[in-house]
Amino acid sequence: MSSICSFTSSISSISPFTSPRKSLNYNKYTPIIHSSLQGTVAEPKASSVAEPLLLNAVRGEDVERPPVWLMRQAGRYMKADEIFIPFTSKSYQIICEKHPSFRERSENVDLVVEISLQPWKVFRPDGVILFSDILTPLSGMNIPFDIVKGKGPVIFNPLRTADDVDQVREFVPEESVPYVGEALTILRKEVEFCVENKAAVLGFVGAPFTLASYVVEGGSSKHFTKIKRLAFSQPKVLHALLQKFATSMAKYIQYQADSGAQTVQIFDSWATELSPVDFEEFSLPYLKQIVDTVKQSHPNLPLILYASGSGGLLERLALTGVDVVSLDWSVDMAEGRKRLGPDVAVQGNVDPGVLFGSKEFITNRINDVVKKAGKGKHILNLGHGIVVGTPEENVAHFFEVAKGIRY
Ligand SMILES: Cc1c2[nH]c(c1CCC(=O)O)Cc1[nH]c(c(CCC(=O)O)c1C)Cc1[nH]c(c(CCC(=O)O)c1C)Cc1[nH]c(c(C)c1CCC(=O)O)C2
Repeated sequence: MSSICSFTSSISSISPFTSPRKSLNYNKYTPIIHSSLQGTVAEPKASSVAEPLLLNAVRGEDVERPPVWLMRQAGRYMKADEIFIPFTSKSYQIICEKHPSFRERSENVDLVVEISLQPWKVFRPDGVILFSDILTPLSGMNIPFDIVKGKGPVIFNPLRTADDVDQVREFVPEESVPYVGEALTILRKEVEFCVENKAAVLGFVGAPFTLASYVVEGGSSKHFTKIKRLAFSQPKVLHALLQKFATSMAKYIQYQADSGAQTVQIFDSWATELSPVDFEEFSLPYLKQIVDTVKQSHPNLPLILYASGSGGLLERLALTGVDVVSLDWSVDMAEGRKRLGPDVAVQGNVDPGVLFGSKEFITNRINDVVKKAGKGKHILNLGHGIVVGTPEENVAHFFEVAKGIRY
């Protein structure tokens, strides 16, 4: 029988998300491995920990199958994980009832750890992504915001002028979001000591243009007219804002890596709203700057880049110097792979809508994408976030098929 690792945080007092704790004593935190044969066993030595499959795959090492995780795997679609593993944590929906504010759920160490681990406990993906949001750094940069249920991100005072941009502070992660570092440290210990599943801990940040789109538009947008007005009439003002985000996000990636993240994904979800020529001016240089800065301090940290609808920009995404490009489903995997070249690893590409199909259809699409991606340098994933309402049993099927693949 296999062993099950379970989260056993020794942090008992939950502080309100508005008053971040200064520091926690991680020596008190002990990951415990439960074995159905032997009961609770001692913590293994860190030196016995092998590299996670996901990192080996990205580095082009010989792997037996592609690693698998899902974009936005934490939260949203999970209703009753008790169905799959009766003794794990409370379901996400129950946590939401008790803590209805997204900011509270995502700025409290215990809740972040609990929610991040939920899908891992149920499906055992090869990656555990931090439960957080790309907008989480904003309040630390003097940009007040909230995430409103049913509406999404809301920026209280959208930035439109040079004076507004002047008020933006550069981000100091250890001061503004200590809960992110603490949660990553705990997640890393939790998954690292689980001998049966060497999952990688994934951190993430928003890319400068995508963050700027929220703070200029005031929230989500359909046509991106406000940021385009700024870009095309006062480019200097937008460049000043993008530069602040670039410096801040480079620091944030370094902080996440130092706290325990083994790979960091950069989300430039809305960069593809820009035409290629404008992408080259308002997104690419800042992405490149982030990658260059992080590669100097953390040369072995794999960086993943995602942009929605990126079919027309693939070659330009590779110019950023990231290790992995995450594809949406606007491009065929075989063509995407060819266009990116052999040095870049690929991720994603499966339409999240496939998970609404029959089990046979899901299996076929997994096999198709794995075949087209070829052996190695491939992370099996969706082309965007898993959609609310996705049948959980189909998610289970996706993981089951994925983990049964052998090259
Ligand atoms: C709804 C929303 C939020 N934040 C945001 C939105 C989208 C609004 C829009 O379309 O303009 C902004 C956002 N947040 C994230 C992205 C990049 C990925 C993407 O394109 O979706 C973007 C564009 C990463 C994320 N945002 C979140 C994660 C969690 C980690 C994971 O992937 O499991 C990530 C990577 C978590 C999040 N973030 C938010 C909620 C309600 C949740 C919880 C569960 C969920 O609905 O996904 C608020």
